[in-house]
Amino acid sequence: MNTKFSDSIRAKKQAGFIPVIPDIKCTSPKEGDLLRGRDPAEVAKLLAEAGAPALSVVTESKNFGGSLELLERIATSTKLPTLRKDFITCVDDLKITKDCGAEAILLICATQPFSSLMKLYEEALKIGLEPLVEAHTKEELILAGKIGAKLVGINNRNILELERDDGTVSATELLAKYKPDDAILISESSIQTPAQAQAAVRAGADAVLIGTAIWQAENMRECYLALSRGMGDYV
Ligand SMILES: O=P(O)(O)OC[C@@H](O)[C@@H](O)c1c[nH]c2ccccc12
Repeated sequence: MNTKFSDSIRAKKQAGFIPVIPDIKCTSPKEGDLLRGRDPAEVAKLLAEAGAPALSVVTESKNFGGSLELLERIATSTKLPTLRKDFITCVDDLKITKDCGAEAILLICATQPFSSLMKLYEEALKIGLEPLVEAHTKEELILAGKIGAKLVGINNRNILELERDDGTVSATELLAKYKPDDAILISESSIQTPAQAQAAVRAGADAVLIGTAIWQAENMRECYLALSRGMGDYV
């Protein structure tokens, strides 16, 4: 069995790096095609070799160009714990996710009522998936605490606008203090530079989740290394 998603993040942090979770995302609703002819599973491999502690794979197809096949291909071809990122609202999706080989699943506060979120959270744990609870407001972070979330994401952008808005890491800076006490905090979206990754960590994030900046970099490996060292001026 793979290492737990959260343990892998902790280990990377303890080793002195910023745990950067690459977002394997084929299309961005804001930026368009991110692959530019590349095989996303090959990119996942390259980033795993660059030291990624875990991978996130967007499986939503209509707006983000993902698929379950892609998740399965990545989860089974790397040894890294893999997070499924999608708009999950029903319990059946959890088992499908587990069967693809994922270790963790994104649950978004903004997309459903508390009762449904709570049910998904409990069912995910039952079948051995670590839930990452995503929030974008103070209220949602408080909700994440009520659920008992141990892995919490602050999305710097608004997922209900399909991330077409211009988020910045200042969302994490404003909201980090509301995260549940003992939760691992991941700052997600809109992080483009090592300085921004470092700002998220300074604000209280234990890890950052970055897609677009890595996909758009001239040299993905160098970009990844600079982000995880929190230094250099690689953009
Ligand atoms: O490409 P960015 O700005 O680095 O963002 C990555 C990730 O946070 C974003 O893709 C995301 C965050 N939450 C989501 C939920 C569904 C789909 C995608 C997402």
